[in-house]
Amino acid sequence: MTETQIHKGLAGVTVDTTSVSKVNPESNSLLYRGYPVQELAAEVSFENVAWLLWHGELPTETEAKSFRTFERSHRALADNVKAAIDLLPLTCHPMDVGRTAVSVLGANHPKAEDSSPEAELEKATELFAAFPAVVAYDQRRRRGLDAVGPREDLGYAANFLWMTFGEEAAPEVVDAFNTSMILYAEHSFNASTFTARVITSTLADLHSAVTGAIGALKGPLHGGANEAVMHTFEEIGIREDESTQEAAARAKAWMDDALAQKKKVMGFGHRVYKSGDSRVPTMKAALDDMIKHYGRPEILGLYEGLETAMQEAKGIKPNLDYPAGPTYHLMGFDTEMFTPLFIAARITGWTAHIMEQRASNSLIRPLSAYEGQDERHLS
Ligand SMILES: CC(=O)SCCNC(=O)CCNC(=O)[C@H](O)C(C)(C)COP(=O)(O)OP(=O)(O)OC[C@H]1O[C@@H](n2cnc3c(N)ncnc32)[C@H](O)[C@@H]1OP(=O)(O)O
Ligand SMILES: O=C([O-])CC(=O)C(=O)O
Repeated sequence: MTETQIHKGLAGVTVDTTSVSKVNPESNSLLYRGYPVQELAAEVSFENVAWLLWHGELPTETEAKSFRTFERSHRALADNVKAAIDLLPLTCHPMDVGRTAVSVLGANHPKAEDSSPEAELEKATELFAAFPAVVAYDQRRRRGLDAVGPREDLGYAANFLWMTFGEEAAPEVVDAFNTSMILYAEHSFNASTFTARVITSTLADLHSAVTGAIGALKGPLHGGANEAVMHTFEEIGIREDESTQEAAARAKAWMDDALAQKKKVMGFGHRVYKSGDSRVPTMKAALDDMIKHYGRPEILGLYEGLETAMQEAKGIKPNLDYPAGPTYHLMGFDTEMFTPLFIAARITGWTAHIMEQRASNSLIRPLSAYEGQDERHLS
């Protein structure tokens, strides 16, 4: 009898083709529909990257204009979504709020069960447009603040920050936020996208697939790592009066101790990239801009202290969640809101994959090797 080969965690297994993005650990590059993500982050709005992921090409000027109008007119939250959020306790995690809100948006949608390419695109675009208001509404209710409505004169990133904080963000902050959204948008068959594809493969609807993907993203081995990074910074202690060097020394000592205790430190390591995450340099540059903008050199110290100690001890590099966490902290988001920000970005990649899966579907149903009790009988 030949022995069944087990692929624990599906590590190294290629399960299907995709045209959405290419993650290349050898060249440390990430392409969205062929374009290097760094180029997109430097030159393109997140709205146009969303279009690119769905359509395969960047929009023409006419397409971008009508897409902009559509997106801006679909930003407001439906009353029953607000009511559903209000029913949730403030003690629940904001990811639970995001997951519930997407479920209600699905229940609301007149084309929920229509899986034609046109209906899928319409639902994806509307979800993309409405989700920032979910995050902003939840962030404000947790601070006891009234909701702030969307503004049609602002782009996606500027409006997101406006609805959350109730004031116009500085252009540098809008740029850093736009960059983070683009870098978070898509990453081939990661755990949450694969979850979305598994759900789609049963011919379930788009909102069910996104709801399931949110569940997969919540865990600290995946999207939940961005908030876990901040919890590490908080555990070490953020001291605003400290120099970069002082903070780095304390962070290094913390990391040495954590690794001596064989702890896993979130924000480091990656299943696919083994010599560094392609997105980190771009996100780190955005973090540096925010450190300068807000005048917070101690954050750089904590960042570099942990990174250096991990590199020296284990040679493990940071992933995207590592610079993204402190960037969102500096912008003013509560730590628990970081992973919902990841949802807002990844809705684009998830829905592109849902459409791709649907267009060339095969039920995803792997095999398992049984190792339980031999056959036995009740009498
Ligand atoms: C946007 C994203 O989702 S990026 C990923 C975000 N997730 C995190 O940051 C969580 C922390 N990182 C990890 O848990 C892992 O690196 C993963 C889950 C991302 C990838 O894991 P895998 O490819 O399965 O590698 P695995 O977890 O087996 O690690 C291999 C070795 O490196 C070590 N290692 C990997 N990551 C870390 C880490 N963050 N801290 C300490 N050690 C680590 C493991 O302990 C293991 O060591 P061993 O061989 O001595 O047992
Ligand atoms: O690709 C992965 O496994 C995780 C990741 O970086 C992402 O989803 O952005």
